[in-house]
Amino acid sequence: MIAIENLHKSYGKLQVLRNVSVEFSPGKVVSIIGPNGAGKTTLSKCILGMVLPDSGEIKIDGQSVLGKHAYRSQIGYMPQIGRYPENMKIRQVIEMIRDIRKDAKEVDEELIGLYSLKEIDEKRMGALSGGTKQKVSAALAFMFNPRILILDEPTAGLDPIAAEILKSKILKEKKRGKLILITSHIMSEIEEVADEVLCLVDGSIKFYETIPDLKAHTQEERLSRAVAKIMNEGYHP
Ligand SMILES: Nc1ncnc2c1ncn2[C@@H]1O[C@H](COP(=O)(O)OP(=O)(O)OP(=O)(O)O)[C@@H](O)[C@H]1O
Repeated sequence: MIAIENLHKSYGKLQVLRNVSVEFSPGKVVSIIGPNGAGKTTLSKCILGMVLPDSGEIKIDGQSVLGKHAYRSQIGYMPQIGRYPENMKIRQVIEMIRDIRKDAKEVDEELIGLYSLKEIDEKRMGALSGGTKQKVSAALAFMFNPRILILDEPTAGLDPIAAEILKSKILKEKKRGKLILITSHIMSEIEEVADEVLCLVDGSIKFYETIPDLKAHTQEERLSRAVAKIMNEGYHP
């Protein structure tokens, strides 16, 4: 579904992505992990067209997406920190996005309901807690039934119940054949929702494996220990 070939990106002298090549298939949850600054968000933003790579190729269903825009309607994005006009009410933000996406055949309001956002939709975005803002971001990401979801540390800041709701939604959409890419540092959570783990270190792929394979190769039962073993011992699966 997504094929990334020999992707390079630098910010000035800082090389952030080094020759990244990877393919993602539909119906999978892929967790992108790696130390702070490893290039996870940059890779996500390249797929989204928010960052232009210096060289390499990104294809969706065999078609290059570099420099194009229309493909973006197939991707739902939940940023690490959602930035919204402070004075807009929740209701107005949702209406605005619906208006932009008038073409969408299906509108999925499940998260709006589960997060009770209608009940507070007269509140201004600037007055919301960080977690409530995250709920709005999550609801918007899933709203137009996108084939691909890119979620950047989606549960950071959500309370445990809200996080469970989001995890269930991720698994439900996966079953419907969506490809879901999640950046996260929380290994227990990755273990709950992800099928595969892509690990970036210094902008290069350290490994890309299914969770059962990672555990088998490292002979560890817990993902956190398996990942720690690979990182600490320079082990190459
Ligand atoms: N617009 C930018 N201009 C300059 N440097 C940038 C820019 N965006 C990111 N960087 C740098 O690129 C590197 C990779 O950043 P990125 O946000 O992709 O990392 P990450 O793996 O998502 O990190 P984290 O786990 O902290 O979210 C970092 O050193 C960061 O400071």
